[in-house]
Amino acid sequence: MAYLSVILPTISPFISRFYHNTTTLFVHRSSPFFLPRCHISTLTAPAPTTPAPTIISIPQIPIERLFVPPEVDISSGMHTSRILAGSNIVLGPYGNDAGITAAEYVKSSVNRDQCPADGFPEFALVGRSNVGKSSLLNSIVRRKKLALTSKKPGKTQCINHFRINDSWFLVDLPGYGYASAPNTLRKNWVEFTRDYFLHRKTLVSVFLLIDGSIPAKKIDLDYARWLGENKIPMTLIFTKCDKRKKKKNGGKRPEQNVEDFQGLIREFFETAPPWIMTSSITHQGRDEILVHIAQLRNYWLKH
Ligand SMILES: Nc1nc2c(ncn2[C@@H]2O[C@H](COP(=O)(O)OP(=O)(O)OP(=O)(O)O)[C@@H](O)[C@H]2O)c(=O)[nH]1
Ligand SMILES: [Mg+2]
Repeated sequence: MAYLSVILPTISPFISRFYHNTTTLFVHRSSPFFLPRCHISTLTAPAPTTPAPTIISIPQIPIERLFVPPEVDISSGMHTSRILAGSNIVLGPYGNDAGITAAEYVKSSVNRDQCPADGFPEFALVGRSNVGKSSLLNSIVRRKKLALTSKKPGKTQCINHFRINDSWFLVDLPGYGYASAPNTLRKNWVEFTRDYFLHRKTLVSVFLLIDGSIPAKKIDLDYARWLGENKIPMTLIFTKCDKRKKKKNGGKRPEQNVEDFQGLIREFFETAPPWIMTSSITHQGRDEILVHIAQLRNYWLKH
């Protein structure tokens, strides 16, 4: 399989814009004492970032399994379409302004009504406890501790809003499945998270995180099915793709786990949902996620 990886000339103009941004200092809006056990962020500014996604111009994925963003026509021939590396996402016309110049913690909410009312588009990270949601958020914004992480499942317990570039939100959510927290609390997380998904008008896409280093789990398949049945836009983010095959993990490589997961959820969706392989250790997929977010966000803002 010969991959031709190039940095597209189409991306370069907006990349250069983000190289020379000045550093901004942020002041927290809420006190760390406001909601105990919820998110507390650090008072540091992120380095300006510039996504440099790898584009694969020779697709390895059948056309019907590609995620084709709006206003992209790939019928003229596959050789003209461009796919973000480690994903099934075709690059469209809305991938501009993908860089991060500022990221700040805004607030923790325990129900939808408490969430910020700015009307900014938002992207929410959900998945099993410990799958790597908070770590991925930190990887995306290039900050080690903006979102709090832990080896112990159940660290994130609220709907945590992080404002990016003063114009959109990344939202860190509690996990589902096993967590070191009482049953009633976990049930509560499931309820407010689902209510948030069903009714939050500014939610552009749910990012459903799946551990790419292990075979598919029923609880994840059920979650994907629930999102599909409720027609909630979803992107599958495969995490921990730096962990290579181990016997105890079913002996399969992340690529195979990703492929298997697609097959198992195909019947729940009319069209293939977008997916991206990531690692918060190597930062694989970070730039590709940013371009994907930009495509969805810019289209959402325009319509
Ligand atoms: N090898 C590897 N480890 C990871 C990766 N992402 C997260 N981890 C580890 O997985 C553990 C859980 O990470 P978190 O980011 O706290 O997971 P979470 O999904 O936010 O967990 P909860 O908030 O408890 O639901 C930590 O020990 C991380 O260091 C990854 O990409 N690769
Ligand atoms: Mg977390």
